Amino acid sequence: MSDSTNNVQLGPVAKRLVGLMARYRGLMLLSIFTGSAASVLSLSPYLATGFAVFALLQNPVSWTVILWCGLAGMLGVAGEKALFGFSTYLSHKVAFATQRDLRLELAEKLERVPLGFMDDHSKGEIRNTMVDEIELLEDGMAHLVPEVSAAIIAPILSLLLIAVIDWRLAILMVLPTLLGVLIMGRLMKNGEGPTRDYMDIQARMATVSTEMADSIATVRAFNQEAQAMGRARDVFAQMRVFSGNWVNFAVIPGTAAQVLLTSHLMFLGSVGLLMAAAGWVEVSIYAGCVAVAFGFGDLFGSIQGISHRLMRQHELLERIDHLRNARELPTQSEPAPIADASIALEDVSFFYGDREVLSGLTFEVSEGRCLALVGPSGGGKSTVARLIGRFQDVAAGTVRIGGQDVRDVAPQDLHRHIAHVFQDVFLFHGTLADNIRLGRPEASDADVEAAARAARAHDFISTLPEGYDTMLGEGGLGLSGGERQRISIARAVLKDAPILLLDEATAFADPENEALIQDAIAELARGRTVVVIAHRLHTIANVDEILVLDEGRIVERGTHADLVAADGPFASMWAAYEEARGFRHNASEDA
Ligand SMILES: Nc1ncnc2c1ncn2[C@@H]1O[C@H](COP(=O)(O)OP(=O)(O)OP(=O)(O)O)[C@@H](O)[C@H]1O
Repeated sequence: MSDSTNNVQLGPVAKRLVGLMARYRGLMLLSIFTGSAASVLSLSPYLATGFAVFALLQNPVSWTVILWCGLAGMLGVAGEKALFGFSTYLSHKVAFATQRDLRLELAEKLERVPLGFMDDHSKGEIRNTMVDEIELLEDGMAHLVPEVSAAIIAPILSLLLIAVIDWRLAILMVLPTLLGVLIMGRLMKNGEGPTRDYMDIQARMATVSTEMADSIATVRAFNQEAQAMGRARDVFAQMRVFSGNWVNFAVIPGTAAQVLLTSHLMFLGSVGLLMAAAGWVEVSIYAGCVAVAFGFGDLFGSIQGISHRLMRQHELLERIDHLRNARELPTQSEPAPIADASIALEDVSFFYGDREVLSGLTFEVSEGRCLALVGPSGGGKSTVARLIGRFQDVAAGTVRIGGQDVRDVAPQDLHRHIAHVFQDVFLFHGTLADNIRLGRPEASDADVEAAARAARAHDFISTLPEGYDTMLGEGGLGLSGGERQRISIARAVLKDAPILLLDEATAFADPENEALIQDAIAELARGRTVVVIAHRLHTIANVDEILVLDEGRIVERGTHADLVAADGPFASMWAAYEEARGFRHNASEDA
């Protein structure tokens, strides 16, 4: 176990677990109550035996009392099992409800963190937290309450009972446990040095072994086998000496402590018997107490088990908290309304880590106008789109939508105003209709079909045997790149937002698909404010303005005709693009 886990304060971990379940306080209290009652009842066979033995040793023997003791013992066991089962049932209910709450909370959290958070954390990591780690939390939440009650209440109660009957017998009973704890405590206190030595020697053994394996050819070539073996022999010998000392230092006392911790009858049985023989304690009292002492069980073992559980829970909670406490994009308590569909960036800068990827960017797109962003790969085009949609916040400057700083607008309002058509189209597991409905969840079937028609997707959907009911995503049907793009356009059509952010696909679809996609986009863009990240320069011949971005700065701006005439960076891009297009065209004709 790591040092950090050794230093874990278990009290706060238990408190955190209980805190997570606080919403279900009523059920939890009932679970604690029934768990504790079960623990008390678990003593009933020992108590019943104790009383029965006591009664047996009286003169005259009361068989009625003995019969009642038997019956009480049996009923007690049955009651204990039933109550323990009920307590576990309740604690599981609480645990499952808390798991659902946590998963929902994390899902909502993911909607509020900046996209940069997703860049820094793998999807696997987030999946692990939301699925596996929250699942494992059940062990702590569902088992902690019943098991802590069972582990602690019964032993303490049996000790108290014996102490009330005869305190000397109680001391005899706990003496081995106290000695065991003392030895364990000393072992743990003095064990730090030897544990460090053990790790050192292990590390040296690993180094020597790896070196031997890696350098075998060199060692042989230089006839150095004897020297290499000498080093290995030394460190293996150190390990042997250490292990011998370790047996004396830790294994023998550790075993003794383990034996003592489970031997609460050791002194009570032997010394107690001598006391009874000497007449210092009544035989019937002694016999009754021995029977009750069985209820003490393995208190220390149970506490150790619970500690291990809590340590594991601590690690899980740390990872879950990392996601729960992730920084969110700040929002205003009184958000401002968005007045129109204009976009404006004023002196905007943005960094990924220490690297400035946008620097002093200023431009405006009035309502209903279309702006194209072009430029070399890595120039910052996608980052601009991310900032407009407030997937990230600017480092300096302002992004305005409808005249309002996006940081002052309610996130839902912002999302309502903007539709995205990304290159990477995510299809989730569900029907094709549901996938389109992502644009407007309440849309009717007729609306979905109309959107698919506008996105030029209806025809290919109609050829599928199950049409709009075809299952997509994991385990379902996969779609081609062009078809995915059209689903994404259909989502945007359905959303009917006044602003459209469009990241044109870099991969060339086949000519037929490309023509369909262009038609669909042209129809979608009509009447909206559009920012398009363009890779195919012929598609932006008619936009209102083109910005050429290079290394996060605007290096040129103007209409297509202006820029071609200016003979600057865009004109060079255009010439190269035309040449590549001509080449592709010829190649497809030759084929
Ligand atoms: N999540 C990220 N973490 C760190 N750096 C990033 C991240 N995303 C992008 N970058 C860097 O920021 C710069 C701008 O990237 P951006 O994706 O905005 O450029 P782009 O012009 O859209 O490129 P492309 O045309 O290739 O998509 C690039 O240098 C890129 O490597």
